[in-house]
Amino acid sequence: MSTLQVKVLDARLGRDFDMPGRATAGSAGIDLRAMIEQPLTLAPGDCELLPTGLSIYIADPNLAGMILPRSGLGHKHGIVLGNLVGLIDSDYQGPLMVSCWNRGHAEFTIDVGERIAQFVLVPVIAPELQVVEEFDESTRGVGGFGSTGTR
Ligand SMILES: O=c1ccn([C@H]2C[C@H](O)[C@@H](COP(=O)(O)OP(=O)(O)OP(=O)(O)O)O2)c(=O)[nH]1
Ligand SMILES: [Mg+2]
Repeated sequence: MSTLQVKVLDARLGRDFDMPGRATAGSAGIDLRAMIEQPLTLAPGDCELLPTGLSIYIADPNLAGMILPRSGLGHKHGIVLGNLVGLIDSDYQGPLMVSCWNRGHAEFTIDVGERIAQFVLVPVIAPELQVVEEFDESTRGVGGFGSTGTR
């Protein structure tokens, strides 16, 4: 079992709301809570940076955190991330924030302590960049953006 250092910045976590955790033993993500002072209504297009009530410190440069939307909020209510995906650096020690964006067509109210996004820890490889004149030939070459067709 790996561990992740966290600082609790909001006393309501663990007292009024469960600490962020996985909804089931097999859940990949740790659900992050909106530790706002009062319910927040996001009109279509609104985007607000919300505190999770935690600071984390991954420390290991071979790991990074990712903040991802919850599928129910994203698909049913249009509540996704203003930065689409949050990437948490291993050396970051500040408050863990969630950029909450209403991409939908109806307003949505986020309750205090609501689970608004999810966090996963992932391995990263941070390579040194090696400048070359030419690449070895590959099948794809410079093809992209639909170069392989649609069917
Ligand atoms: O959804 C997010 C995304 C980022 N962060 C924090 C942790 C991350 O390590 C730091 C920097 O994120 P990023 O590198 O994406 O932002 P930047 O615009 O490149 O800022 P910086 O110049 O500080 O790297 O901001 C969050 O709390 N939530
Ligand atoms: Mg950055």
